[in-house]
Amino acid sequence: MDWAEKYRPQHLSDIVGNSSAIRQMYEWARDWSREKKPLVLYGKPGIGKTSSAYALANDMNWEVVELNASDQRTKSALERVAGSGSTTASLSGASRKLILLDEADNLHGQADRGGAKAIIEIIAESKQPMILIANDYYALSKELKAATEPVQFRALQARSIVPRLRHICAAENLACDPAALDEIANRASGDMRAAVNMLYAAAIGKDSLTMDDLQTSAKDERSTIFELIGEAFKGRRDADLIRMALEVEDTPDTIAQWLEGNIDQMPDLASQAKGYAYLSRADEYIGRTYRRQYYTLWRYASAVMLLGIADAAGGHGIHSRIMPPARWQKMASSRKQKAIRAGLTRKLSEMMHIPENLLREEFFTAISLLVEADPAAYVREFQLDADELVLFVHDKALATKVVKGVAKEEKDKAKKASRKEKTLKKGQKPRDDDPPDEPDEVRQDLPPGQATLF
Ligand SMILES: Nc1ncnc2c1ncn2[C@@H]1O[C@H](COP(=O)(O)OP(=O)(O)OP(=O)(O)O)[C@@H](O)[C@H]1O
Repeated sequence: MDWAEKYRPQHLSDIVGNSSAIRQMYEWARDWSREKKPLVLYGKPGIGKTSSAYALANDMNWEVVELNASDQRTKSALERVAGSGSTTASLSGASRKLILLDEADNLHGQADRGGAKAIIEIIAESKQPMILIANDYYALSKELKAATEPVQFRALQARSIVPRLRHICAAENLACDPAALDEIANRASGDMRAAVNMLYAAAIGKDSLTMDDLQTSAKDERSTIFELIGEAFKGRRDADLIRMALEVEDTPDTIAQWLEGNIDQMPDLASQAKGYAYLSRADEYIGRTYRRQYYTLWRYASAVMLLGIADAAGGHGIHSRIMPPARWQKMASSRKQKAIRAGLTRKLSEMMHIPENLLREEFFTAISLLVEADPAAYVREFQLDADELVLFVHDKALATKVVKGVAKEEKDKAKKASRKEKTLKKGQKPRDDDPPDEPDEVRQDLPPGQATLF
């Protein structure tokens, strides 16, 4: 186990710094009732937000259910946990469940329809205490901010970091030069996880740590992802690659995406195929890490992908610019697409009383054909906006035109109706150019959506 994990604080009293945030969390938990708003712990990475939430739960004898806010599956999991009001002791003896929602700043406002909204709804209904975690408080939606109580975590002072490093050195029977610990604490820029990782990288396999040990890793201290990718393709020494992987701020799944994004720089197809094989093996470890929540496997993933790519590239290196993964740009738009599709399926399912799965699997193509044949009618019928209509007609310009046309039509209709009403009030006869009322297009005895479809 790496030291950042091994020395994760177990109790609130073990957390270094941020004493007012810790007090605020403790008082919130002590007095918790359903009226209390969930907390949002925010601040830069590696300063103890997640650890504090776990330590609080441990001190309160609460069970923790950790979910990722940006994960599509979170909503149903949340509904299950948050909706359960049981306060009796569970099998583990815990009295409550603390719902921990990581990456709360990773919901993309309007684009992530459903996501943020669903979470706010669940917050309002939750029968269990909730803590949200975010790096960037300002990225939270207005509604989410209003529904929660902020707790700011600040970067740690170097002088608070040193005693923790000293504690780890003692626990590991490592003789540490105080100057080396000061140096690590200063370089960490307030990030305790970075400090512990640096100590680990510099001290592993040794029984003492001096400034000289730091010097060797000083040049590469906090290597960037660019250096790591470049060095892997150049075939740098295994131990150096592993150390650099620990130093970069990116997790192995991100490193894998960077490696994949540059694999076409390899000299021939055979080496590329070899590279992909290693990446795919590493991906299995990454999958298992998340499924089992067993982060030690991350290290296997890093080793397999980096040493594997170094082997496959045969020291060839990268001779043009190191590119960020192309899929990142694609993902931003596909995430929006997914959210729109999910929202639309939900809406149609409610309107037509057809379960979402069945609608998606059996009816979507048929509905698409009907919508394509008469988009305006279905814009009215299903109240589609342009983003939703694109999913059926696959033509953005056409979708915008149709939706605008329908909106204009409805506006004109409303204007005429109000003109007619005014005229009638004044006791005049309606003007000849006012058309008679149109019959309703949808049969009233059927729910909306079913009238024209079935
Ligand atoms: N304030 C702290 N006191 C003691 N150890 C800490 C503290 N902050 C971080 N650590 C160490 O760093 C590791 C990571 O901390 P943690 O996961 O709590 O950070 P975080 O603020 O939640 O970061 P992220 O935003 O990346 O999730 C911990 O396991 C622990 O070893």
